[in-house]
Amino acid sequence: MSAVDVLGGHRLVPVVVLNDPGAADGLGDALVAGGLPIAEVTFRTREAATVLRRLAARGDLVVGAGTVLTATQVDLAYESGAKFVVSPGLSAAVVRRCQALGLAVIPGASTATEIMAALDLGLDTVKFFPAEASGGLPVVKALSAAFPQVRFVPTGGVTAEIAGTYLAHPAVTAVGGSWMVAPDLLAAGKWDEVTARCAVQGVTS
Ligand SMILES: O=C(O)C(=O)C[C@H](O)[C@H](O)COP(=O)(O)O
Repeated sequence: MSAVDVLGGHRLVPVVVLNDPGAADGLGDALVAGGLPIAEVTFRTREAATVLRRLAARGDLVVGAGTVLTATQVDLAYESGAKFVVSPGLSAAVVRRCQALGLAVIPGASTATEIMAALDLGLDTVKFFPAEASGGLPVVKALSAAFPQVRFVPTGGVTAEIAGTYLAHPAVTAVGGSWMVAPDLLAAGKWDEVTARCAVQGVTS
């Protein structure tokens, strides 16, 4: 499935950093209640694969793996129920492993050269990362002028306040961010606040 298809029209991708599988149900309920049943679970914590597995097993969320750096992690993501894989940069080994498994993959790219490498691998959607630090929307505009066939998922430093300005650009499929699933909210079990931050966007679909 293509990356755009797997995102299912959701225009925000909550980027989750969670080491507590016991919080997965609360998180899943909060995202569903907020009308944003999608999550990118970053492989940056020891228990990330278990968190991903619990969220995916619910069946009411599209769950992917983030910060995937190796083909071995792609296998772990696949076995855990991930439907998509996101990387901070472009690794041909990661992309090829995803393609072999039929997993949608969104590699990071912030330069024309990286986008050309993604195109060479048969991809048309990249994570523009780190979005704000790389120059933000003006860079998306410049890159999409050269690559009209490419779709972007800007992630990194994006806030609720500026997400809409990215999403207004036709080359932007979705934006990724952690503000609706901020680690302090997850640690404190503030599920109503997670739901509120999802629901308030008005840009979720
Ligand atoms: O590790 C990865 O692959 C990532 O996706 C890093 C993300 O860009 C940030 O976790 C997004 O977080 P914020 O910048 O707080 O919205």
